[in-house]
Amino acid sequence: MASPTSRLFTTHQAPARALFRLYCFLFVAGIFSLFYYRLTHIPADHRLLWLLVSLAEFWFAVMWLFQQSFRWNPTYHVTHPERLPANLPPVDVMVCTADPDREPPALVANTLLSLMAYDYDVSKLAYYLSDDGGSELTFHAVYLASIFARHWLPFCRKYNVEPRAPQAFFFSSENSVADSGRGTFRQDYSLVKENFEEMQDRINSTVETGNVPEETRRRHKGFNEWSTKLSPGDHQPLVEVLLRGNGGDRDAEGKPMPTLVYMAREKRPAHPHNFKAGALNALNRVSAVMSNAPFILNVDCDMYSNNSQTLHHTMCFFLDYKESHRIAFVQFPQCFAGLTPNDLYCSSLTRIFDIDLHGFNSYNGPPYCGTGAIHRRESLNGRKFTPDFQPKWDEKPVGGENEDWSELEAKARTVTSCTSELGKPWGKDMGLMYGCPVEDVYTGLALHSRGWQSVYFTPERKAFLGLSPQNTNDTLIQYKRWSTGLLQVFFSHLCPLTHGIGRLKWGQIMCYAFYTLWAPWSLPILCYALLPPLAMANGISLFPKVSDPWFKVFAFLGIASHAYSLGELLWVKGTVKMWLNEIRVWMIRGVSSFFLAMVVTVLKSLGMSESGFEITSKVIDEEALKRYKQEVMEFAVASPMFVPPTTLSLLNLYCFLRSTVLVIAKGGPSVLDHMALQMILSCFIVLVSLPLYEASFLRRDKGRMPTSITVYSTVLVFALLYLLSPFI
Ligand SMILES: O=c1ccn([C@@H]2O[C@H](COP(=O)(O)OP(=O)(O)O[C@H]3O[C@H](CO)[C@@H](O)[C@H](O)[C@H]3O)[C@@H](O)[C@H]2O)c(=O)[nH]1
Ligand SMILES: [Mn+2]
Repeated sequence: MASPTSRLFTTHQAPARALFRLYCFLFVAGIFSLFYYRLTHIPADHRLLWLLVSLAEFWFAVMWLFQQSFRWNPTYHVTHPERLPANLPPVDVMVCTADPDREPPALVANTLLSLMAYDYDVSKLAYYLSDDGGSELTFHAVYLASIFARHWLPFCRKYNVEPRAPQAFFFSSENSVADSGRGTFRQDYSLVKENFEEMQDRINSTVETGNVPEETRRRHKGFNEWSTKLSPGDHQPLVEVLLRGNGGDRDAEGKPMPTLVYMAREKRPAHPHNFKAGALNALNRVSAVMSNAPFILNVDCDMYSNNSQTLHHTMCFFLDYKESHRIAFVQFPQCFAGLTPNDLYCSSLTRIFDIDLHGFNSYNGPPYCGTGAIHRRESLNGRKFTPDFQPKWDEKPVGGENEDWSELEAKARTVTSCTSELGKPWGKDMGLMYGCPVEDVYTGLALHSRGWQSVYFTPERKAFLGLSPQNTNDTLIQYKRWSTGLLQVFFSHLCPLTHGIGRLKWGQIMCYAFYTLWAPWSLPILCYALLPPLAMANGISLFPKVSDPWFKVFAFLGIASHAYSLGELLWVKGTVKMWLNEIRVWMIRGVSSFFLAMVVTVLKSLGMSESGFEITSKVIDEEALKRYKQEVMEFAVASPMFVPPTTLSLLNLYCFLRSTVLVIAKGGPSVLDHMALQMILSCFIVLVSLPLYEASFLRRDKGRMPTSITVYSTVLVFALLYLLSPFI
């Protein structure tokens, strides 16, 4: 450990906090004025409308309050890796994949290779891949990666290249390499690139034909497991060592390789497999048999390592003499490659990773985000934090040439069988938590509740780069999974607002509450997008007149909150267009994904629905990719989730135009005076929804809104107007 005088990391706070607190104070005054107005101006009729709109406003106010806990005291860390001792602890690296169709085997191989090339003592590293697809195609890709790694690892070491994901490296550095001509580098470069392309071709052609060439099958006994076809949901446990660490296998330069193990845990239809959490817990046990490192890095198969120093940065937290013993995990941000400049689907998660998590960082640390996190094995496996905890680990490296690897494989197989968890606390008090499609946040919350802290760290060179959904349907499905899961966390025994009290810090409780309550936003958003235009169409005013002094309160709150969120986004290098995209996507998600999450949660509580884990597709066809690059929204499939946003955008358009015509026809300053806020609100929704109208009526490409959705939505608009109006 480092000498007790030098800190391995330092912490600092964001500037200009006083200014922010002044803004907060003004805004709170605005909120109180608004409710004072609502309570003192209860109308004689249309009281239900008044109540619903007031309740929506109440929700916005409470959520605004929770949200300020992120902004109160953003905290950043700086690491000092140059102060690290020479002898660093072992790390087990876990990657999971689940479906060779949605997660191409070449992608999995690329991710593994990027991680295997960490600039870290290889004898301390072991790699474990979980394949929930139980696919020979994936095994084949990993096998080929293990062979290519013999060239790739020495190449990375010798020339200290970045990034170490071969696909990204050869793709991005092509030109600069061509004219940077150190003799041996150019030679080695072309050789390794050739090897890489050959590997890539072999993986892809095997995926196309669906058959691994007989000649390759003979080279590794592991292929025998697929001598009869395996069904992804019903097969024996598979554990195959592909590279033996500690000198068992050597690279092209004769240096030892890290351990590499392929695992597909046993699956039987009668046994719930608990999706990704189950996979990671199985890897946890396999790695305990094989290498048992004290730290566990887990990465999704679609996130490659972009920074070979990540583990060094991590160890600055885990080896710091003062704070390390409190830390259960270090979370790196999820960053994404290939996004468009204005982030069409708001999938960069900028607000979460550039703003919110720094806010979390000041109260015991960020939630666990599922990928790019390094856990302490002890805390993950159920140990509660006590202030006298002293981290210790033995330095027994895995295997080597003399180890009986087949015995290790056999032992590992027994801990990946369906019955291996029976009677044990896996998924409850041990490992990742079960029963929730956001196993990550749930597990992080459990760790925080057990007294542990976490750390959020953003190195200058991004640690990981992943793939994010590139069409509307995928992003809505992803948010449906997230918001359903988060709401489940809220209603679980770990609910931040009840169980959290006394266990978590107040700021942390508010941050967790804000996140876990995504789904219920759907109701106030629906209220605000539906009732004001409907009321307007019936000549009912829901807000103060322009000439009324109370108008200013609403105007202030509306403008200030939006201006603040715009300023915040620009501060983290966003753009105005990105902000508009964010608002649009937020509204669309609000009335589709979040709304569906509410429905699913109710059905689930009635025992009528089970929540699964719909895997996000990592493949995109060329035409769709072209549209994505031009920032044209992709709809294409007739998903029922498109109906509510389309309906609401059309309804607001209709009501806005109708009122505009009225104002002009009746020359009506009085209509305008009465309806101004409702007209502004609808106008805002219309402006934000322009791409929806375009997709429904103007575009002719394949990504346009399917006609059936446009028809349903239009019918629904009229149904709402004529059926609901009498009740208003
Ligand atoms: O039964 C399953 C389902 C999924 N996965 C893996 O889980 C990972 C994440 O799945 P993905 O479809 O890419 O979901 P995302 O929405 O991109 O994942 C985000 O959200 C998840 C929680 O919903 C977190 O677990 C992830 O880390 C986080 O990146 C992938 O590597 C999958 O292979 C499994 O191993 N087994
Ligand atoms: Mn993913």
